[in-house]
Amino acid sequence: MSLPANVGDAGPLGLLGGTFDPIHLGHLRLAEEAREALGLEKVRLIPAGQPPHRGKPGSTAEDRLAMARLAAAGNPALEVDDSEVREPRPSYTVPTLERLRAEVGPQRPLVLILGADAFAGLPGWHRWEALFELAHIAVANRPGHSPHERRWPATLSPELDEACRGRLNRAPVKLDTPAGKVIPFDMTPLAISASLVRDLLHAGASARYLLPDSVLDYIGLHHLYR
Ligand SMILES: Nc1ncnc2c1ncn2[C@@H]1O[C@H](COP(=O)(O)OP(=O)(O)OP(=O)(O)O)[C@@H](O)[C@H]1O
Ligand SMILES: O=C(O)c1ccc[n+]([C@@H]2O[C@H](COP(=O)([O-])O)[C@@H](O)[C@H]2O)c1
Repeated sequence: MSLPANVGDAGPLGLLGGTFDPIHLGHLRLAEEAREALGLEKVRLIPAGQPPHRGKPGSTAEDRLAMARLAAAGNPALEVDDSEVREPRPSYTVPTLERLRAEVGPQRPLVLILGADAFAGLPGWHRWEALFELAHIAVANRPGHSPHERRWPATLSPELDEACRGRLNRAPVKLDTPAGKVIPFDMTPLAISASLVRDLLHAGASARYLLPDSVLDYIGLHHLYR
């Protein structure tokens, strides 16, 4: 009996978008712990070409993509998607998810992975309510923004609270539908941010052990964040 070509790749696919300016161990643990907590087949890192809700990043999209590739190297569970970097327009997530949904078909579960800070900002995103139709949304705690610290979901804005109604499922959860659940999960709290890394480098201080050595070497070689 022959199997469909994509049978080995039909498990839930995690999607982690970010400015990744630069990618750091908070991002990589977020991907790894989401993969374990939700039983994801793979996690796709999607560097934003033109992040919509912030100023111009400190490094180019090509450098941020190259650093994401270095960070993912050697981990077969991680993929890097360059589609947002190649598009000459703001990197809105809904069109990216629409393209991915067309790529993987209507059945494969897609899981958008967000830190609690990004999740809280969802109502400001372009066509944000469509996100819930296109993917599940997994939300990790983040120091300073933790759902638990803030008694989440009690403190969500009314519109986000309304959008989450009937969708909340605590991990572990069976992803038996392609989209639609909101899944808070616990990750090792890591108070690492790209701003912290940039600030340290700008000040001439060490950022070692906050990001992969390969990424730090790339930063040094290309004189980034001076
Ligand atoms: N330490 C962390 N713990 C949990 N989630 C994180 C962590 N760092 C980043 N994330 C999440 O990763 C995604 C991409 O984040 P982003 O690339 O903006 O990094 P950042 O560290 O928040 O950057 P910056 O400091 O420049 O704002 C977001 O969903 C964010 O919430
Ligand atoms: O779609 C939007 O309107 C939107 C608004 C803000 C952020 N995003 C996406 O959210 C991810 C994290 O963004 P940021 O700015 O926190 O790095 C990244 O993939 C962005 O493209 C998306």
